[in-house]
Amino acid sequence: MASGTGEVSKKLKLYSYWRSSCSCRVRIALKLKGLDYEYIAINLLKGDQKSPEFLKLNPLGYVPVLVDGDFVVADSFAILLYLEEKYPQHPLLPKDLQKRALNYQAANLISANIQPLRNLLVLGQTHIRKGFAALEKLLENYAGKYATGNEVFLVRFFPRAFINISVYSEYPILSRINEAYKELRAFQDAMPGNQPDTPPEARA
Ligand SMILES: N[C@@H](CCC(=O)N[C@@H](CS)C(=O)NCC(=O)O)C(=O)O
Repeated sequence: MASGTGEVSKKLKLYSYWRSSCSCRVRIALKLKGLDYEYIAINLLKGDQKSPEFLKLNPLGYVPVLVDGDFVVADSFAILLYLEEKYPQHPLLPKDLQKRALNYQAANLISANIQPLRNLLVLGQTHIRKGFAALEKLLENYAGKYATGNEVFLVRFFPRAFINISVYSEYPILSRINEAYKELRAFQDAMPGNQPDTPPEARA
């Protein structure tokens, strides 16, 4: 992990797993902001996240982790806000305070109330449905082409590929805006099928 020369690399490093939706969020932001980064694959199936080296970066043992010089930040939401403040190009947050709050609320709903439950079976599905229903309702008065209007901001939910259950079609707004996001190059580049560690059989 260390360069061994004592020099701190200037290039951003992202510890990521191709299928991880949390990593994908950060990959999208890096692409939208046009930031070049080194992709460091953490194979969650092989348990790379539990290695002592990785646990030094994130004691929780989760991807994504961003390393900027000698600064380390974990958790996709924290990383997105860090990138937003450091690299203002292509803002991930609207200027309007209320729309910013809406983006915080929807992004947190996804990362706290939907994503952690995704891998559980029946119980998870009930809560995910609840989360999607709340998100659909929340965006009702704000959605334009994208989640909170006609510009691309922080809020982005899972593409179909990330969901184990076929709930998407129950939510017309979520389905419609998902199609719009899918047209964007930054989103396509960040998808699981296009990562350096994507196995050949899963390549887009
Ligand atoms: N709140 C965290 C959650 C991170 C998270 O759940 N990461 C998953 C992949 S999406 C992970 O690394 N899981 C490894 C494991 O469960 O061992 C974030 O948004 O970054």
